[in-house]
Amino acid sequence: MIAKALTIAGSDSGGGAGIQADLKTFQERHVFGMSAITAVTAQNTLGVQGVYPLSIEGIQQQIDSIATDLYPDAVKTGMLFSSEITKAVADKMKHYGFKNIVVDPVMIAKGGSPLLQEEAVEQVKASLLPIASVITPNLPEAEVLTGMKINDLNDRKEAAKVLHSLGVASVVIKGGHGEEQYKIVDLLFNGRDFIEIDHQRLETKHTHGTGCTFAACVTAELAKGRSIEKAVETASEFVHYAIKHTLEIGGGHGPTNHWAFRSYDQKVIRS
Ligand SMILES: Nc1ncnc2c1ncn2[C@@H]1O[C@H](COP(=O)(O)OP(=O)(O)O)[C@@H](O)[C@H]1O
Ligand SMILES: Cc1ncc(COP(=O)(O)O)c(N)n1
Repeated sequence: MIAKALTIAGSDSGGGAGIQADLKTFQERHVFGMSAITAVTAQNTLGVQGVYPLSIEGIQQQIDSIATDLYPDAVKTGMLFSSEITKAVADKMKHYGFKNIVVDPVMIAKGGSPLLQEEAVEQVKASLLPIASVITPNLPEAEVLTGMKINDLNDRKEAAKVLHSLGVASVVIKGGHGEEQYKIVDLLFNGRDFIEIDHQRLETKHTHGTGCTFAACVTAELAKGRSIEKAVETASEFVHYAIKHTLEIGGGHGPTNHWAFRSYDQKVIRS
């Protein structure tokens, strides 16, 4: 059985984030990847030079085309840009009964450009979280979604519980933006237990697309039937190696290396 994953997200012309990062990650995890593009961004490692949202009809039609022929085993949402797009995507996912929905609540690109209009945040909470299997906010995104200030691990646990109360089955609070000097903690709350996944903090600015890659790997693992715990553990490892073996391209925040996990004969999860 070929596992199939769908990403509903923005296009990053620079290839490091968005549907480009997602499709590369799906492929690396032996999952057939498909994409419904929500917006086109003119973007590179220096920042976002332009954002061009697609029409609602165009987004809906892409999802129709996929759902009626290549029904996905898991779906990831990334950049959704506006409240209208968020609502249209959520309605289509409900209509088709998509399962294993991973919501990466993309708000701001690494260079600081907004990828989600402020008034869309409430729409994400109202229409996406109740149908999501997992949400994967970074620390700033978790603060915006919960209205909390997150300073320490206890705050992260509280924020995870608040997000869970909004209807999402599992919550991953990613730790890249944390203050810890030497390690990074990705925190998973599965509705019952907290699982902390620690990694060494790597000294690098080349972290463009890390969040997209993380959520895409979770999506690919869920598409193959892995548990949420196993999927998050694999994703955390996958991104760690993708950053560790950086490609050193571009003049700004460089992209991650999506083939690192496969190429460096990892001692960890391999399938
Ligand atoms: N400097 C770093 N060293 C090691 N891992 C990192 C680093 N920055 C981010 N990560 C990892 O990349 C993933 C994305 O984390 P984060 O940066 O918090 O999200 P986002 O990319 O959405 O802002 C997480 O698994 C996190 O542990
Ligand atoms: C089209 C698109 N989607 C998402 C991101 C977030 O990227 P990052 O993972 O670096 O925050 C991006 N920069 N561009």
